[in-house]
Amino acid sequence: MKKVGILGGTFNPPHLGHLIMANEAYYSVGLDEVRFMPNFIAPHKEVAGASAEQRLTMTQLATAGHPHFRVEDFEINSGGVSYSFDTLTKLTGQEPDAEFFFIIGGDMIEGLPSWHRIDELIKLIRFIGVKRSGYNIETPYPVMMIESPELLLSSTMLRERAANRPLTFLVPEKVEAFIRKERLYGSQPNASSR
Ligand SMILES: Nc1ncnc2c1ncn2[C@@H]1O[C@H](COP(=O)(O)OP(=O)(O)OP(=O)(O)O)[C@@H](O)[C@H]1O
Ligand SMILES: O=C(O)c1ccc[n+]([C@@H]2O[C@H](COP(=O)([O-])O)[C@@H](O)[C@H]2O)c1
Repeated sequence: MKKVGILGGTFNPPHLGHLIMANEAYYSVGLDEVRFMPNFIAPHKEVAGASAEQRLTMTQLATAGHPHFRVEDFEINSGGVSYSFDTLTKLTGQEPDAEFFFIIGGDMIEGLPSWHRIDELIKLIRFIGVKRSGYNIETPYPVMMIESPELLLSSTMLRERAANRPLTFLVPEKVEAFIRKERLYGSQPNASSR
């Protein structure tokens, strides 16, 4: 049975932390592929600074050239609030021969009880949790925990840096070029060159 990992996120912007965790899940669990899936409207947070289309493009740029990574545009195309239960109901229905794994960072585990229809979601997919220092990973839900090299990096930090510091080594080069070309997050076209 094909093993499909889904890394759902806002990807505002995608960064090296996302690529590292996806890669560790791929190898640790023996997945056949990992699909990066940007949400349209994030269920639990405000999203500003880039459009859904721009977040999708950045996710494509970040994963390009890695044959075991793909982009799943299902939630962007569906619109509305991107509840994982609704999405995974559709994806598992469309691909009955695949086994789905939903990859989450250790920081999200504590919040799982408030996810939409979580008791049904855990019957559709298996959660892979990527350990992160400082976060409580105790949960009543079944989460397969994996180790990963850690990067203290978040999209929030990158949005805050973009106006006056380079994003070099923190996001893939093509993602930084796109951010500057589109002047996302208050950035300037050539701020990364000195
Ligand atoms: N540095 C990181 N290490 C491990 N997991 C991460 C890291 N950054 C994000 N994640 C995980 O990646 C998934 C998608 O995250 P998301 O796209 O919202 O990025 P984020 O950096 O957490 O964003 P923001 O700062 O805007 O909240 C989530 O499961 C999150 O826990
Ligand atoms: O379905 C839910 O209730 C739910 C609640 C919080 C987060 N999620 C999903 O978890 C993934 C990571 O969330 P975020 O907020 O870090 O982008 C993303 O795919 C979200 O749609 C899903």
